[in-house]
Amino acid sequence: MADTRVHTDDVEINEDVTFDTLPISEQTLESLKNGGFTRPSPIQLKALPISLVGLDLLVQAKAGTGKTLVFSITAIEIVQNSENDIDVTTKVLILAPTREIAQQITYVIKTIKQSSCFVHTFIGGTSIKDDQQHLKKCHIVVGTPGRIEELLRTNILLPDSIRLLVMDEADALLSKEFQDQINSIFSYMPVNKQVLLASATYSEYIVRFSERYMRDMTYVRLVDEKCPALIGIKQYSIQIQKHPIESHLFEQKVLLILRILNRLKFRQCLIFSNLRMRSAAVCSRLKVLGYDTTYTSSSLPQQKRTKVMKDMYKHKCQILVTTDLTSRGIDLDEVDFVISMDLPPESETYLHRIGRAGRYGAHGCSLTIVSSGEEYEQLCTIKTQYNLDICELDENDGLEPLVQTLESIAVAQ
Ligand SMILES: Nc1ncnc2c1ncn2[C@@H]1O[C@H](COP(=O)(O)OP(=O)(O)OP(=O)(O)O)[C@@H](O)[C@H]1O
Repeated sequence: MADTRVHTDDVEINEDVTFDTLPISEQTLESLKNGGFTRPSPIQLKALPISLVGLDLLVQAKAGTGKTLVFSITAIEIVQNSENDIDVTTKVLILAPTREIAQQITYVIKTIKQSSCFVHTFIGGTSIKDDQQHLKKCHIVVGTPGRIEELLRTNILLPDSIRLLVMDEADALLSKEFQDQINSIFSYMPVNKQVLLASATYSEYIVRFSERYMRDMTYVRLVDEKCPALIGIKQYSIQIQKHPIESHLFEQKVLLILRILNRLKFRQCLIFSNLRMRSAAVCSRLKVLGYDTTYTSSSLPQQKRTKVMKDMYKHKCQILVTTDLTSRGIDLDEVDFVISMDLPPESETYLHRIGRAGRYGAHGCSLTIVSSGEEYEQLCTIKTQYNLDICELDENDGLEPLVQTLESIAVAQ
């Protein structure tokens, strides 16, 4: 279906090119067209000619600008070019830091793959026996580090035929949290393989560190130092009075959110909190007041996590209260408002959080609620670090700009 929405310059290209001008097979071009993809985004135009010839690549571009298609098209083309193989063996391994992102990548690949190409998600909280069955016929394996490492260690996933290893949200996968699992996974990989890293953010340390894993890495980094946040997102913050009792401060933030939601019109909204208990509590409060709200976190059973995301993708639910589990990678095209109830522990997560609104160059709005003192200063540091334009609002009588921004977004879409 053709996308008639207006997109910002973050995803517009000046060149008069379509995917046809790239070295992509006829079948994949047809599938892209059927999926509504005709013109490549800037990162796709720059990265695909390099990834499709098999070079190791580090891809960096703002959130929601189409990095997933870069490695998905590359993966499908690799499978396509080896179609003469009699056995269906795994050709591509794609790693993601969360189960939700892994499931989403599989969904994207399914929308543009041929029927002869097999892809499946391998994540914790699901049956290993089922994995064993799926791996008998799976060209593209998408999974989270824990489960993939286990499948390699137990010889259920055979790595010898893997030709491409993708790390989506690579800076998260290369962080300390996953280091042991990633090192182990690399130790199983064949020497001759292509490696592709994708993320909106990389610290210079991670870039240097990643060179360990790659041969003569090529960099495609579309980063605008002057404006690393999406052009289409209008950012706001509200400072409230600090209070020595944490629960009191939390209650003040909740009351403010209730007041704000009552005044605003939005299509879908994500509310982030660093703590699961707080996300769950906010969800309950909103539900009681009649808001169409759901909640997810890594402590929920997998089936429930999958259902929550499905409800959001299908627009069955308007508000998702969540932790940073969904601050990266998640592509909910109706989200036009993101609220942060606190600042994330890592400053780059701020960019990922606000990037959930305004997918593929759409317009959106973010609001960060901070307490005076340390938390406010932390926001100032992030603002300076990324050269961000965050407009400060007064909690009592300053909500009008926020109301107007969301109204103008609704009119424009
Ligand atoms: N060439 C294109 N034409 C139209 N829409 C596109 C194109 N490429 C990607 N999209 C759409 O843009 C949205 C965002 O894409 P994607 O999730 O790949 O972004 P990303 O760069 O990986 O974001 P993040 O950094 O948040 O993970 C998706 O809904 C996708 O369908």
